[in-house]
Amino acid sequence: MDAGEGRPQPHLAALVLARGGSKGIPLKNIKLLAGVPLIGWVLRAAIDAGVFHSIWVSTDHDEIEKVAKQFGAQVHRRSPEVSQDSSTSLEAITEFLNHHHEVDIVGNIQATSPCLHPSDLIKVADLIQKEGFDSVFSVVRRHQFRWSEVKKGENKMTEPQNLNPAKRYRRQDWPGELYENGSFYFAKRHLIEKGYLQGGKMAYYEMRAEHSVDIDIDIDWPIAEQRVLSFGYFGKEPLKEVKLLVCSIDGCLTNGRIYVTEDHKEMVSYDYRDIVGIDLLKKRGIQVRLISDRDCSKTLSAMQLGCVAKVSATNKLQVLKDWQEDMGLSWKEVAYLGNEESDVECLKQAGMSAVPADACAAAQKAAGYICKSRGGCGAVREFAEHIFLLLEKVNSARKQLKEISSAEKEMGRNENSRKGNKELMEKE
Ligand SMILES: CC(=O)N[C@H]1[C@H]([C@H](O)[C@H](O)CO)O[C@](OP(=O)(O)OC[C@H]2O[C@@H](n3ccc(N)nc3=O)[C@H](O)[C@@H]2O)(C(=O)O)C[C@@H]1O
Repeated sequence: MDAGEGRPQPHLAALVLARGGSKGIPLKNIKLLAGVPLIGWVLRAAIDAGVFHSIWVSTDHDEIEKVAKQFGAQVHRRSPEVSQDSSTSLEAITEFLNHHHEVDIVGNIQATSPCLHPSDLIKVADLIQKEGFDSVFSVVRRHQFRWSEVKKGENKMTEPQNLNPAKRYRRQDWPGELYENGSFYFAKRHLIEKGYLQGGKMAYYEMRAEHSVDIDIDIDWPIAEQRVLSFGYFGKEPLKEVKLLVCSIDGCLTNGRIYVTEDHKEMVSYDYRDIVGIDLLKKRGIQVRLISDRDCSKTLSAMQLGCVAKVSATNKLQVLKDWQEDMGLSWKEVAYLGNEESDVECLKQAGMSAVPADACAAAQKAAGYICKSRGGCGAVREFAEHIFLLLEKVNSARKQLKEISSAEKEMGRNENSRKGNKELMEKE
């Protein structure tokens, strides 16, 4: 990137701190929030903002490293000294800067605020790169009355801090106050090296209240989940509505093991949770079809799943294409769960795709979502839940669009009636 007149722009790096240890929720930084690992929400926003020269996750944990890379981030393996419960963000950021001399500005984005949008980051990058601020951090407006604390045994009375009890403001008569909300802290290298994240020529960036979510304690988690479903950033891809899920049998619905009896009969095992998942999908109007490159028709009929199935499929992609065309679906409406090399093309083609945790590497690379569950151990159920979350998002986005367009219509009406009144007044 160029700052004009041939000057290279200072290197702006996004840095998400994600240690493995956590006081409350175990491995919180990659725990699935509405089907997406926590760090995934902010990494997606950072990548799509398109303003960073590099995007990093600083971690001390292998699993977090894996997830960070899946989301397209680079990984800084940090030392144990800055990974303790007592380590501050500033210590971890300073260590990162000591290893990355090319970086001039760090945008520390906290994964604990998952409702961040690329548009916020674009505006902050402008403040720091074009308007010359040394540090910018996020705040949110709150309308909260504060009272002084009285410690046990103190012979004092509580005092109002930001209100007059004789004349209490109504929300609409009071602009409220700005609170640091912990979503991000951008700062130039020279400040950080002096031991500050906030200082020099400082600015705050006010976030919309609905985007301001802070997962601090365990009970914040379900609230944050609801919030991202309604207001989170779901990526550049348009939202999809799934109508068909195709699931590979061996290794997805089963764990891939086949037991053979002396009289040449086959036995496989499956998890009842997956059957519940299939039923739930059907109840929501999503067809479930099964596919296998092996002839497992006898086993399938014994399982009595009531799903259309294609066995001995030598070309799975062709079968998928035939089903998609027969049902008159677009690719966006097709979801695919597979685990093997033979599933890779289907995973790439389907609008939504997933693999069980123990799928082969090529399938993992091709899939959009990697289940925590293994094949035959709840992966179908987990993918079903993931699809339901997405459908909720589609519905809530539709609702938001409806609300926006009716608000716009209303504004248009008011504008027209104002114009009408003006014309009338001018005529009079
Ligand atoms: C920049 C900064 O000072 N951040 C601190 C924030 C900030 O003050 C609040 O969010 C403001 O509302 O508070 C803390 O916030 P918390 O502990 O939740 O950390 C926020 C995110 O950063 C990761 N982190 C933090 C410190 C560190 N050395 N390594 C890390 O990987 C966490 O895993 C988590 O994803 C706090 O509550 O103690 C500790 C954080 O260090």
